[in-house]
Amino acid sequence: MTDTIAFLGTGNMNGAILRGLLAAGHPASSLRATTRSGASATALSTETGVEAKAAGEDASANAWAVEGADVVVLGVKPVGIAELARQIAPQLRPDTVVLSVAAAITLATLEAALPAGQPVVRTMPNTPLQVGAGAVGLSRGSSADDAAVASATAVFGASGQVFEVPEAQIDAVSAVSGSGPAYAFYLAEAMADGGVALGLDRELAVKLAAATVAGAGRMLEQEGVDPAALRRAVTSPNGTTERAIAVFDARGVREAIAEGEKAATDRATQLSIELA
Ligand SMILES: NC(=O)C1=CN([C@@H]2O[C@H](COP(=O)(O)OP(=O)(O)OC[C@H]3O[C@@H](n4cnc5c(N)ncnc54)[C@H](OP(=O)(O)O)[C@@H]3O)[C@@H](O)[C@H]2O)C=CC1
Ligand SMILES: O=C(O)[C@@H]1CCC=N1
Repeated sequence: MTDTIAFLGTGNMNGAILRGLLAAGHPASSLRATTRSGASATALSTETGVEAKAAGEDASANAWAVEGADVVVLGVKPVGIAELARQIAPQLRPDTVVLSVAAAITLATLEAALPAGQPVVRTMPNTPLQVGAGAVGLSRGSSADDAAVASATAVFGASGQVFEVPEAQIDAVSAVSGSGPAYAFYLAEAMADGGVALGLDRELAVKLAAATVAGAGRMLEQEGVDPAALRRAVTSPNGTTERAIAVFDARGVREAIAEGEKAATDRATQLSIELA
């Protein structure tokens, strides 16, 4: 039977999950969504056909969405997650699986805000779910059994790959794949800027860079593929690519990316403490 799924806080991330489910054939009638503003709720509903209510205009909107839901996905900003969890706690069935997509909000914080024994799954999805190409890490709470994890996985499974990880690794998942689409877009921006500096029109440079990052992404989709092997296949000995990569290596691009990922996890640690 199709699960009824409530999305609370349906912006960039929850919106991407919802669109991924719809694209995979999940019926709109078994989804519900909330936002803060009426404008966001109307736009979402008009675009997707999913019923949506605005918590900023109707104080019972989140309770309405949760009523009878099999799965609830908390998708507001991290600072609002615990308060939202406390708000909806009275409406949850004991077997409703509560997912959080928030960075830095721990299972302990989620479980403390919800009724004892509620199945909780902390997840770190990414926005490519909306085009069926997501990557998701998840960690189960103390009351989440295999069936609860299967329900959580089903929210993402049709639109991306799902990996269960120990909670201690979820900030690293966030730094690699949660934030990762932004790194890929940053690369595309930088490639386009470089093309403009070499004399290309901006419009052409952006199209070339975007098509190239997208095409390379599709080549990476094959099971077991090695990014380094794909890179080597483009890099002719003593050719042009080799010169470019040598500059990247000399400028420490690889190290900068690793340092950026470390900074992302450090921020998650800091936020976890602030919002515990
Ligand atoms: N963006 C990303 O790529 C990723 C984000 N995340 C996590 O997802 C969460 C949301 O981030 P993101 O989607 O980017 O943020 P957005 O600001 O795009 O979305 C937040 C949504 O929450 C709504 N909202 C705010 N308060 C309430 C409320 N009380 N009740 C119901 N809805 C409410 C907002 O409504 P309105 O539109 O009306 O303001 C908005 O739709 C964060 O916790 C973040 O850590 C995780 C992985 C990746
Ligand atoms: O930037 C953020 O905090 C969120 C979490 C991962 C991606 N976006």
